Amino acid sequence: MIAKISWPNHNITSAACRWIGIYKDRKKSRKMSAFIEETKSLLPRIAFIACGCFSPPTPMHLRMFEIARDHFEMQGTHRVVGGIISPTHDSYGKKGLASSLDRCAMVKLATQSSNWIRLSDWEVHQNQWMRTQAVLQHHQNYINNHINSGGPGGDDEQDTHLAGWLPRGLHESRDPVRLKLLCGGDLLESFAVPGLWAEADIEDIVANHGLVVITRAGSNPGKFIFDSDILTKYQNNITLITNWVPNEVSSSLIRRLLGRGQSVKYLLDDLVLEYIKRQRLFNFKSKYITDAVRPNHLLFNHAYTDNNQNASSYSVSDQLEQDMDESDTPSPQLQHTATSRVFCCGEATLRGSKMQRSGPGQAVQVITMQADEKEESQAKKKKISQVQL
Ligand SMILES: Nc1ncnc2c1ncn2[C@@H]1O[C@H](COP(=O)(O)OP(=O)(O)OP(=O)(O)O)[C@@H](O)[C@H]1O
Ligand SMILES: NC(=O)c1ccc[n+]([C@@H]2O[C@H](COP(=O)(O)O)[C@@H](O)[C@H]2O)c1
Repeated sequence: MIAKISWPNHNITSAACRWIGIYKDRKKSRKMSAFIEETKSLLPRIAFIACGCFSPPTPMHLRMFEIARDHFEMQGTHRVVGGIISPTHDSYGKKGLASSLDRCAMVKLATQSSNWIRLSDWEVHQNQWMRTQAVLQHHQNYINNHINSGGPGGDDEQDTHLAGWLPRGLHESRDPVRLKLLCGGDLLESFAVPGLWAEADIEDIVANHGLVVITRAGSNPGKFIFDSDILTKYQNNITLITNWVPNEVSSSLIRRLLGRGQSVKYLLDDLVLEYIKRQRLFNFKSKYITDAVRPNHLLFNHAYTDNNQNASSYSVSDQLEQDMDESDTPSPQLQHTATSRVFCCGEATLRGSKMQRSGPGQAVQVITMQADEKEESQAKKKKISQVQL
C-alpha cells in the first residue's frame, strides 16, 4: 500500500509566504524610516522665538508654533528643534498688560501640554524693556555657547544649570541652531509704525536671524514685504505662512470678554482660565487692584515696576521660580489668605478692613488694615482713586 503523503495545505503555505513578504516589507520600511530619520538629522536646525505680551496667552499663540513647525517639516528644508515664548517686560506698559509674574505663570500653564514649546522669563527679569533684536541676540548667543560648550552625547536633561527655555537634545550634534523670530502679520506690520522699531534692528532681525510670519486677518504681510525695501532685500530669510485655519482670538478680545463678565471658556486653555479667575486678572474686579494692594506673592514684580528699587532686598529669580512652581499645581498659597490685601465691592469684608464708599454706582476701594504701619502708609499713598462705573 502506498502511503499517502499529505502536503501542508495550500492555505498554510501561502500564509507563510505572505508573512515572509510582510516581514521583508517591514524590514524595508524600517530601513526606509531609519533613512528618513538620518536624512532629517542632516537638515539645518532652527528654533522659533515669539515675543509678545501674552496677556493672557491664547491658543493661537501656541498654534503659531505648530503651524510654523508643520510648514518647515512639510517643506523638508529644516529641522525644528524648539520653540520659545518670551513675554515682554512690565515696563513695556501696554494697556491690559498683566504683571510679568502672572503672564509667565500663564505661559507656563499654557505650554504644559507641549513637549517642545517653553517659556523664557529672561526678558521679564531684565531691569528694563528690551528691544526684540536684543532678545533674539541673547537667546541665540546662549544657544551657540551651549552647543559649542559640549560634545555630542552631553546629557541636557541632567544639567540643572541650563535655562529652562533651552531646547533639549542640542548636543546631538555640533550643527548650529538658527533662532528665528516667529510672529503674526500684525507684528510684522508694526515695523512701519514711526519710531517703534529701529531700522538697524529690523535689518539685523531679517538678515541675521530670520522671520517666520503667520498670516492674520486684517494684515497683508505679502504686500507689506513688497512695500519695504529692507524686507524685500532679505525676503529669502522671511518665511510667510498662510494659516488656513484662522482663529481671530486675541489677548485683547479675551480681556474684553472677561471685563464684560462674558464667558471665555473654549477660547482659552482651561488651566490659564483657572489661573485668571484665581488671580482675578482682567475682570472688572481686578481693575481695582493696584501695586499697593497686590498680594505678597506678587511683590517681586512690584520691585520691577518701581525701577528695581527694592529688587536687591530679595532674589527675584528665586521668587519667580517659587511662584512658577506654585502655578504648576494650584496651591492654596495662591488663594487670598489672611494676609491678602485684595478684595473689592460685593465681597465679604475681611476682618480688619476699612471700606470707603462714596455713593451708589461707584467703585469701592478697600484696603485691608496692615499690622505693619509702614506698609499701611505705603498702601495708602498708592490708594486707588474712585472709579466711575
Ligand atoms: N490670532 C492670531 N493669529 C496670528 N498671530 C497671532 C494671533 N494672536 C496673536 N498672534 C501673534 O502672537 C504674537 C504675540 O502677540 P501678543 O501677545 O501681542 O498677542 P495679541 O493677541 O495680538 O495681543 P493683544 O490683543 O493684546 O494686542 C504676535 O506676533 C502676534 O502677531
Ligand atoms: N523696537 C522693538 O524692538 C519693538 C517695538 C515694538 C514692540 N516690540 C515687541 O513686540 C512684541 C509685541 O508687541 P505688541 O503686543 O505691542 O504688538 C513685544 O514683545 C514687544 O517687546 C519690539
